Amino acid sequence: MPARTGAQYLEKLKKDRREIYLDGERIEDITVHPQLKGGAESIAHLYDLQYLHPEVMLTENENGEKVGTAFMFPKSKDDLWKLHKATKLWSEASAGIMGRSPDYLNITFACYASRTDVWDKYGESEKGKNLENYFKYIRDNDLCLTHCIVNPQVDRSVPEAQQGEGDLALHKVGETEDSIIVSGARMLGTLAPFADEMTIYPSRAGQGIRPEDSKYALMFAVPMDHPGMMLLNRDSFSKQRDLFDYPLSSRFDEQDAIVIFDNCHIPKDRVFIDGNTELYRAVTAEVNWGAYIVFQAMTRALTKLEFLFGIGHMIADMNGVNAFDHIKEKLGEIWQYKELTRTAIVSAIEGAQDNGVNGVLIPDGRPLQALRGLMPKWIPRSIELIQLIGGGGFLCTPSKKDMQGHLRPFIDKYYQARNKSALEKIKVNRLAWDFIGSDLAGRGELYERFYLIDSFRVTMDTYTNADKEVEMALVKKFLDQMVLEEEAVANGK
Ligand SMILES: Cc1cc2nc3c(=O)[nH]c(=O)nc-3n(C[C@H](O)[C@H](O)[C@H](O)COP(=O)(O)OP(=O)(O)OC[C@H]3O[C@@H](n4cnc5c(N)ncnc54)[C@H](O)[C@@H]3O)c2cc1C
Repeated sequence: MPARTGAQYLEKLKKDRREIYLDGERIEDITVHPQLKGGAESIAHLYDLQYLHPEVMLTENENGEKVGTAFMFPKSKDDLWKLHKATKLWSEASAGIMGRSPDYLNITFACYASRTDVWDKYGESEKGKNLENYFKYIRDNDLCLTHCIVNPQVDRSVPEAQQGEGDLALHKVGETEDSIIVSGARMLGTLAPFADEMTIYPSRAGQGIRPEDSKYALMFAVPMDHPGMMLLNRDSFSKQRDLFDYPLSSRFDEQDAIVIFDNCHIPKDRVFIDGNTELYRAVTAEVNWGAYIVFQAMTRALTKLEFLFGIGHMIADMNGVNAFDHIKEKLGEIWQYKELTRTAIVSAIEGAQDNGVNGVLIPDGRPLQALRGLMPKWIPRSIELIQLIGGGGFLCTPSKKDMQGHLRPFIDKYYQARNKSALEKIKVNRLAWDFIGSDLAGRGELYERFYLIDSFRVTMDTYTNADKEVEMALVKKFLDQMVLEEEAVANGK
């Protein structure tokens, strides 16, 4: 089957009988649930965009079928540009709010499938083959995945095996001829109500796994309605209000869920790691996943920064506050974050290198890694700057019903801006509030701080993994010039 349309995506979702709960209720049909249908329709729209922009959004598999660009193995810089443009198009559909649009995990699994040599290296060729087959399955059926790669917060100061006497973190509890049996929980499946498949794979924390903890070393995938798997959503931030009132919350709540496995049988052909702690560590460290996924993530972040700069400028201009130097400086600061992000993406493409295995091109990880540590600071800072620019205007926002009521002549008079009608100004302020202040906006800010682990650990890794030779050589050149006479004599100079 070639790339899906939105209607095909919704049709499959409608038939699905996953065990998923929201506010105490088991959801029977996600596509009609008042708090979830907005999100489902937004994902469907992304699939429709594939056919509106086929030159960017589609590529071909080895059978000549049209499949999503995010599934490609990029082999040239042109391919990486195409991947970037495809991500950009999808991210613009929600102004960057839907961080886990299907391309996020499609790219992740394309990356894994392009490096099954790592599975060979650790003696797991059969599971590497499972992974390759799974990748072809999701690519050729154009599936949307969610992932839960973090064990629940219980006691972060001790290893996973010590959480609730080893019983809480996801782990293997048994095996049959055809399946492994798992129990335990994981967080935090963004997109869980809207995805076709649940995936489990190692996170950065997995690098600390101990050989004796092999039952926690798991990587697998199952359909969302797989028996023995339950999902518990957080509160919905989807406003059941008119699009005029909440232009973003009414459509773009991608949800987040805890997944609980209760003696769940995972078919062996869907298992990619089962107990091999060395491979579990290597998957994070050796397959170039970081470069690929941060390439996708920073493209989306660029869209968010563009939106923040655009809305900030619009507010400042309509309120006349961009006449003040410190407001110009605040807007300039957001512009700088945006431009540095754009430049880092260009630099990642220009510095891309062959993976040395099968000609797949890896974006240069250095500028991306730098952004990965900085973005959790830049986006919250940009949100703060918008608040400082907009002041109380975000709360001078009559609703659609107010606008249609008898107070409208007063609203038109007292809510006007220097260069905008009251209606135009209220629209800008409502849109901005839904991006920086509503409950969906609060979740979005938390997302930026944590979805790729926190800035503290990422920045620490940046230092640890940095190639320091060029910089050391520069310093050494000067140290070598600082010679005492006795040293020169001792060195025969
Ligand atoms: C909105 C949102 C969506 C998300 N979506 C997904 C998803 O789709 N899939 C998924 O798998 N995960 C998802 N996550 C989870 C995300 O991966 C985690 O939040 C992230 O890995 C951090 O883990 P944590 O939240 O458990 O925080 P913790 O690890 O508990 O960290 C909390 C604080 O403690 C500090 N800390 C914790 N451990 C250490 C340590 N060993 N050393 C030093 N400091 C430490 C951290 O620096 C941080 O400041 C999402 C998170 C959010 C907020």
